Amino acid sequence: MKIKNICCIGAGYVGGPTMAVIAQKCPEIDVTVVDINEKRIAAWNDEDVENIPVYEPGLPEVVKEARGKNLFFSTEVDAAIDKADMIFISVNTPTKTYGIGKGMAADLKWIELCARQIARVAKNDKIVVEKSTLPVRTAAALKDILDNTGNGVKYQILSNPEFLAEGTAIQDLKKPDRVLIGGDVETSEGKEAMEALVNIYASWVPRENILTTNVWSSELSKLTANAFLAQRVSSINAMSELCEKTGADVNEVAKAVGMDSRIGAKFLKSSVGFGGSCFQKDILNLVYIAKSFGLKEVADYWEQVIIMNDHQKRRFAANIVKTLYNTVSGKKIAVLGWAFKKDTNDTRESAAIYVADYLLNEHAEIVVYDPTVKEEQVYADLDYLNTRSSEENRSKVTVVKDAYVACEEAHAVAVLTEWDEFKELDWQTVYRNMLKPAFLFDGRRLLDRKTKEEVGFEYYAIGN
Ligand SMILES: NC(=O)c1ccc[n+]([C@@H]2O[C@H](COP(=O)([O-])OP(=O)(O)OC[C@H]3O[C@@H](n4cnc5c(N)ncnc54)[C@H](O)[C@@H]3O)[C@@H](O)[C@H]2O)c1
Ligand SMILES: O=c1ccn([C@@H]2O[C@H](COP(=O)(O)OP(=O)(O)O[C@H]3O[C@H](CO)[C@@H](O)[C@H](O)[C@H]3O)[C@@H](O)[C@H]2O)c(=O)[nH]1
Repeated sequence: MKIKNICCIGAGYVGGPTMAVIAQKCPEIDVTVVDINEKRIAAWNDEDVENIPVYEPGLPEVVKEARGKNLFFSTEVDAAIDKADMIFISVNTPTKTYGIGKGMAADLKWIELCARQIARVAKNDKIVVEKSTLPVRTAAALKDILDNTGNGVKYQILSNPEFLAEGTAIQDLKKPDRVLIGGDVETSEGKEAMEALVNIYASWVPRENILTTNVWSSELSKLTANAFLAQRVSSINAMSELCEKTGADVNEVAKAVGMDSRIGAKFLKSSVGFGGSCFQKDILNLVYIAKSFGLKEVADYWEQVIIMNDHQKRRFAANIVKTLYNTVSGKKIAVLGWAFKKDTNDTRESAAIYVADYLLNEHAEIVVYDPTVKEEQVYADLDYLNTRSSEENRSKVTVVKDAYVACEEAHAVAVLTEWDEFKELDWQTVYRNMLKPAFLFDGRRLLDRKTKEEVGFEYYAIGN
């Protein structure tokens, strides 16, 4: 089966970059990315590719090459579904904020809406691909909706979880460690659908890196991969606290441990805590699934990864208060970095939000600088926590466009995102313009202790 038309529902951090790369690598396929968010679609269609809504190195170039040729962004969801042979569902699956499973389970409202819309619109057979991260066995629910509310149309459901990391999405998509495709391995129609998707990726990914499994293994592998990755960060962060008490240095420990080829060097960078839209949400979902099967020990085991991460964010903030003579009330704290990691404008679950919130509870005044995050996003993130009124957040937090301005007259600077440009700052100038003693808290182990102390800073770093 040769796929000619692809539709992707959801033009977010996954749908946009993923489809842009498929369109670039498969010029014979028309790819239409649709979304109900008109503003987002307008931004994807902005004449100036630098204004697309997702900040991701290398993405503007890919969009520029394919957009208008075989890559289209549109709000006309029905039309795109109707035309497509293959439909990717790439909508958000956040943690539920209400009802059963509140604060743990994935909210599948948007997934179900997509399924019902496909069922309503489709007139010919479709392959439906789960691109969103979903609880294991969601494909069964999708199939149920599609088969029972449709009009005789036959559907094949595939699971094709996405493993890209933000900030390196284009590189990850162009050279993935593996592509995972789960499908109905028992039937010839199922195998044919899987082969159709394998063929798309095979345009640029070596066949041996394309893995096919049954649907449930594929769905569960995505949650497992994120749980393992996040667990490594929480493991090294747990050690960072012990390092601070014992005189060991967490960077040295990570290096020594990571050189064991059985352990490996990646994902052992101690930090103020992991953020991002995926790790916490997916682990909570895993914990919820385990609990729903009565697997208490399994649930408790994974929940500890989140408990450790929350502790890391809190203890970083608490250390700022303690070091500043047990009060930050009325003191100006400069926050350098708001994104959850460098090279993205995504702030979802960023550690910076929680550190700032903690300091605001202690009546600090916060000045934020981040090279890609917009002022309104900073306020939206703080408002979302509902800790205080929106007016209060606006009166206590200032967002500026220059790191030096952020640090002027500050009692302390906290580096919360590992943006390269923070390494290059003229720290002497920063120091000169701060109140003394000038405190510098490095939540990313980005800076060099020796040179910062020579400048005059009181320097505190995670795990050292
Ligand atoms: N962000 C990542 O790095 C990443 C990586 C791998 C997997 N994932 C998973 O991919 C999924 C999408 O994540 P994201 O970060 O792209 O989310 P996102 O919030 O950036 O984008 C989702 C988009 O879907 C749209 N949408 C929701 N319901 C819709 C509907 N019924 N019709 C049309 N559009 C609709 C929203 O308007 C939004 O623009 C999630 O399940 C996530 O867990 C994310
Ligand atoms: O050694 C490390 C590595 C990461 N982090 C932090 O962990 C968070 C997540 O980072 P990363 O995994 O690089 O970015 P994400 O975009 O969240 O990507 C993760 O989540 C995606 C969504 O599911 C998956 O597709 C990716 O494979 C998975 O890496 C960030 O706050 C990082 O700063 C650390 O603190 N130390």
